[in-house]
Amino acid sequence: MSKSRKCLLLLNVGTPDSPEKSDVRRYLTQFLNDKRVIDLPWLGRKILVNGIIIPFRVNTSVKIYSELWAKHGRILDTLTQRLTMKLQKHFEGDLAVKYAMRYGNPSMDKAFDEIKEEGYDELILFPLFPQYAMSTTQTCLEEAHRLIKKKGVKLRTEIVPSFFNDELFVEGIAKQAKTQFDIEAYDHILFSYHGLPNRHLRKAHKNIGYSSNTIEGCSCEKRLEGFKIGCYKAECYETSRLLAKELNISEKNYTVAFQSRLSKDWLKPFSDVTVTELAKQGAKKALVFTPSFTIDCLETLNEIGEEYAEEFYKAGGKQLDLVPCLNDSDEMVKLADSLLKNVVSE
Ligand SMILES: C=CC1=C(C)c2cc3[nH]c(cc4nc(cc5[nH]c(cc1n2)c(C)c5CCC(=O)O)C(CCC(=O)O)=C4C)c(C)c3C=C
Ligand SMILES: [Fe+2]
Ligand SMILES: [Fe+2]
Repeated sequence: MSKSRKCLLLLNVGTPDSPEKSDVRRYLTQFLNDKRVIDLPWLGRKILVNGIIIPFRVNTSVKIYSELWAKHGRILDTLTQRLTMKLQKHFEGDLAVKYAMRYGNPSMDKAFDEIKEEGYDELILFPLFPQYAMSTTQTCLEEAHRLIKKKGVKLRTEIVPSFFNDELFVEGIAKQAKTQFDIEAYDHILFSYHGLPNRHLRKAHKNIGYSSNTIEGCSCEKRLEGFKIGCYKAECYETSRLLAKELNISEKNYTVAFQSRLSKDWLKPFSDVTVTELAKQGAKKALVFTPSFTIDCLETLNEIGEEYAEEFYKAGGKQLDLVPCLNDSDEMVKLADSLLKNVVSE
């Protein structure tokens, strides 16, 4: 019997084609009109996104993307592509490896045209998000299934699940930090995760069947007993606990916080407020991990590495360092290899 032909498709959020206003506007329009990101009824979403958020947001986004481009170029795409090439080499002869972005280019639409044309028997979808969220993992998978149906692609699909508590994920980040930084030399460690609207958390709680669908008074940051996969907040705190254990960081020496908020009603504590408070409390050297991203991007390099570092210095801090994401490291390849072994048929 001939060997089945397999394709691994890495999925990431995406980034604009350039920092030009028209490209940033097109990217934001696709991103924020996604019902899994701004989860309002159709008309409300159109009015809020296209009439309010984008006109108010676009100039800020152009400014921050221009700063990012000047230093790092189209980094999210470059690094996701490098990881793809490295995985292609690693899996040579067993799998074809591709990547696509949920918003912008290279598009998922084009990737599925290629997948159909090349005629695989099996497709492994790998959303590059350690913790599960409706606005990342879910929307990528739903879009993949929509395109499979729309284009009439005939193959078996497998999904690489979230890996927030995977040993190799935790070890990989820890190694990344230990080889570049002397962890003990820092006054405080911050685990900064991309934020989410509180509304998304309430929805997640309802979907996974928690008795309360509110987040007020919920204890997801402590929840382990009866823990059910699917609450982003609980998964972020669990990643942090595992990292702290792996790196021997005591509870009083680290903080979990959430960045990139678009409104006040997002997950707290906010990372920018936290770095300012840490400096005011006397921390001079802070080390920041960004474990909700596998690939460095605007949100890590610019938002933390530049903006929040500035806030930290203004409040009296002296040094803020950022641990790189796994990106195309050997640790990321090891993690992908192990995650795939659990889902791919022989
Ligand atoms: C863990 C990963 C991410 C979650 C969860 C997430 C949720 C989320 N994001 C927005 C709004 C924006 N995100 C933007 C960029 C962006 N976000 C992530 C990851 C997560 N987002 C990535 C990897 C990137 C790309 C960065 C790049 O280098 O291009 C942006 C655009 C940038 C900006 O203008 O700030 C927006 C807007 C919402 C509303 C949301 C959950 C509802
Ligand atoms: Fe985002
Ligand atoms: Fe929760």
